[in-house]
Amino acid sequence: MLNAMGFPPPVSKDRVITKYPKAYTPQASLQVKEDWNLRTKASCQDRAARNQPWDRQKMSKAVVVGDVNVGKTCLINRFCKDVFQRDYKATIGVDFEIERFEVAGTPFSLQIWDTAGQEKFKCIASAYYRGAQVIITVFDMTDIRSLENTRQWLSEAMTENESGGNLVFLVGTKSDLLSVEERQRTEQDATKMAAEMQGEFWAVSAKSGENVPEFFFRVAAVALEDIVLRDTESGAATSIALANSIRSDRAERPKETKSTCC
Ligand SMILES: Nc1nc2c(ncn2[C@@H]2O[C@H](COP(=O)(O)OP(=O)(O)OP(=O)(O)O)[C@@H](O)[C@H]2O)c(=O)[nH]1
Repeated sequence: MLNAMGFPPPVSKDRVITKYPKAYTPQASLQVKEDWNLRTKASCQDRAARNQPWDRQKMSKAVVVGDVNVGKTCLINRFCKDVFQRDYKATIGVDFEIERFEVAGTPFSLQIWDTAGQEKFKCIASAYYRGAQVIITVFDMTDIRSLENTRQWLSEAMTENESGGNLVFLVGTKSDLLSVEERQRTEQDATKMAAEMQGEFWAVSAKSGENVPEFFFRVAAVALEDIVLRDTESGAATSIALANSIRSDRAERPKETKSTCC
């Protein structure tokens, strides 16, 4: 929604990301580092100086997939609306939310697409997988079959997208329902699955809110860095500050890896 001057509203205070968000566990993470890469910092500062927010041109699209009843809608609603619904209400087809963040003074938007887990709605939902930068595969930590099924969900979401181009997250929900021992066991299994998927594992609870904002902050940060990396690699870097940051970034990291970390 734009205001009377044609500008979007300011980003809410609780969506301002200053420190680089950490992974849930280094054993199953897309990248292990403590700070933003130099390119992201320079790119954001550059855009802030030119009053050119990321979200005017590029919005990151995240699709949330997984079995019926695993808690996809509750996860999204906990973050976007700070509510928790005890009663199950099936998602019919798809639904989406847009969350605006501020990174290093620059607004950045994330579209979060909630898809139906029910088989009968799958053909509607899968039509929306295309163009996803981020795939969030969700399972219920109290139901090991739903973890097994994430393989299939991921493969279906990936077939609609450029091969190898997605950032993959594996999210276990309902952590509030597990004993300490059960949680440890499930997390071990999920860590293995995340490695197989080349994704990042998170354990969350939409009921208690545990790790929910941390998870979405991490998604936004990793997605933005991925966009910066692609932009600068494709020659879209324009400012001297940004060009210099790429040079020093390369000097710091002599060997480029295939991961999203740059
Ligand atoms: N205890 C607990 N229950 C949860 C949690 N998340 C979801 N639930 C419950 O699990 C049920 C299913 O949640 P939904 O978010 O609707 O599931 P979904 O994956 O979106 O289901 P579909 O839309 O059919 O694909 C609801 O009854 C929720 O109250 C959680 O973190 N803890």
